[in-house]
Amino acid sequence: MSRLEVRDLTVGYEGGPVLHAVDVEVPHGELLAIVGPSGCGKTTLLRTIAGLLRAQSGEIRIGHRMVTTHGIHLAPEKRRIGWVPQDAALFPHLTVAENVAFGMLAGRGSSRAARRAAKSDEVRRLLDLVDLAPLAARAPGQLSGGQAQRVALARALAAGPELVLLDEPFGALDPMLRADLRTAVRELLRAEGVTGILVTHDQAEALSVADRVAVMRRGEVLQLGTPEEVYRTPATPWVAGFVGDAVFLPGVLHGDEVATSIGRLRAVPVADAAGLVPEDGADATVLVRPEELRVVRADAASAADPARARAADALDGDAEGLDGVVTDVEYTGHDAMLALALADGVRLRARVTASEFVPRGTEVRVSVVGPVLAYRPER
Ligand SMILES: Nc1ncnc2c1ncn2[C@@H]1O[C@H](COP(=O)(O)OP(=O)(O)OP(=O)(O)O)[C@@H](O)[C@H]1O
Repeated sequence: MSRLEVRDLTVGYEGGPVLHAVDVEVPHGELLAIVGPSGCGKTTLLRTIAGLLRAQSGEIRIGHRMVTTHGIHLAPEKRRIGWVPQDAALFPHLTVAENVAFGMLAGRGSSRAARRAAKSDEVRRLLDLVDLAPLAARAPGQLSGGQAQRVALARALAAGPELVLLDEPFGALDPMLRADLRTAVRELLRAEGVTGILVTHDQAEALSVADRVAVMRRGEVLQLGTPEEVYRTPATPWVAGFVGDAVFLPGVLHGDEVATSIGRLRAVPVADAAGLVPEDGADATVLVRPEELRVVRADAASAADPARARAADALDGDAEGLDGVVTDVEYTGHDAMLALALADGVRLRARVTASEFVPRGTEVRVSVVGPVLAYRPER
């Protein structure tokens, strides 16, 4: 079993600590995506797990082996870790098959040994796995970016690692290729039963490909959860805004409701991990995702029997809403993002499906569907 456990890890450079008491756990066979703004410490964490950097304190355990702890620092080549860098970093003087074979030799490699091992069944199996068997004899310089990344992945898997670390492996690829390759990576790691960590700048990619997502900021992990958890119940408003489109409305909490300019909304408590549970009667920051806003034409809203509309609202728990106007439309085919200016001056964005589409300039009524998360405002 190749579970990864990082406990209380503090790492720094000469300028001071960069990671502060980081805890991360990745169960066997899962893929964890790490996201966070530039400079938050993602690569530092990856390099420390790989043994390329020494920790100041804390522990790293891979499977049953403690690889980093007080007084112990297992060398990188003994950690059974595969590394896929952003730029593939293939050996230019070796063929595709020889590059994969080099990975299989795990630190005991030479070009001659790689040339011999390139003919092995295992190399052929790995090339089949990444769909590159026909290109086995090519030089790295004759590959596309996506093909080179596939070779790098096969090379990383070749030594039978317990853990594969992927540092922005799709960064240089165009969006279509990115989507294909990340699906391939996900399937390959699953097929091989290898645990993985993927650093990415693309939040949507992290949510779509990973089993769990760790959101980092300034050397700390603010939240680690399933994609659904970090998207639907973000630990802080900052996490909410980082992992997806978010609208924040000021409000005041009254029991299980929060009063906002859009009406009284049903509030669900946030997890207390970040200490941001709002107090009753106090100011709150309300998170609304663009797809949780309902936008109907003002004429359609007023044409409906007001009493019936109120009864329906009471039934499904929606707020009464606020008038506004559509100031802009970003049409994406399957849905559209509407920029809205509300009567009270608040500006927000709502995602609507094709059937709810309304053009720019339309007067609308905007309400919130379902309950919302309310946070104590961050200072
Ligand atoms: N070799 C180094 N010496 C000193 N400081 C460093 C070194 N490498 C990184 N840092 C600093 O450590 C912090 C974290 O860097 P790191 O590369 O881990 O961030 P990151 O989240 O991977 O960033 P990016 O998304 O831009 O790649 C940054 O402030 C960076 O300037």
